Amino acid sequence: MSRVIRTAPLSATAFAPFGDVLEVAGAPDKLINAGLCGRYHDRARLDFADGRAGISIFDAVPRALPYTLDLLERHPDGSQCFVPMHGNDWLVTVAPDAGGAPGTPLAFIVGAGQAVNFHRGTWHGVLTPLHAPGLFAVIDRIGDGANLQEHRLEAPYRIELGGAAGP
Ligand SMILES: NC(=O)N[C@@H](O)C(=O)O
Ligand code: NI
Repeated sequence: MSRVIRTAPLSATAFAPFGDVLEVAGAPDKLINAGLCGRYHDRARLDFADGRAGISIFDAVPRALPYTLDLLERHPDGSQCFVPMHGNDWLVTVAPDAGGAPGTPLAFIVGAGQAVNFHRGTWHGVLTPLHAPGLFAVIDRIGDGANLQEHRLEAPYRIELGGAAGP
């Protein structure tokens, strides 16, 4: 019997130990373009050791809930940012580090208008769209080495759709 984790709506507060949530929240830091555009300035921590930032496109196969989470990974040398090129909900899973392996994961539903940036070294599940197209712009490290540590879970988790946002 798999251990069950229920998703929560993504919030910057809940995600803060793992990374940044990119979204329009509150007043813009600056109005630009003759006041016709709000700039939400410098909202993610990019971090690339011995390398540079690159932008790639991921075309990922959509998955479905309930989802079996059996692999987590992390990038010791860089942050990784996923910006959807669609307006669909998608699943993001993260976990704290527990002595060099993932601890108990958390699962979030990323909503339209949100993007996520995993901090360097954050345990996460692989990119998990829930609808087609699974298209994302990805800003992460271009450099030498694999920059990838994978951890196959001995006992997978079953990720189920949780409740809506709280009151
Ligand atoms: N390996 C790779 O480029 N993708 C993963 O890092 C991922 O987070 O999906
Ligand atoms: Ni990754």
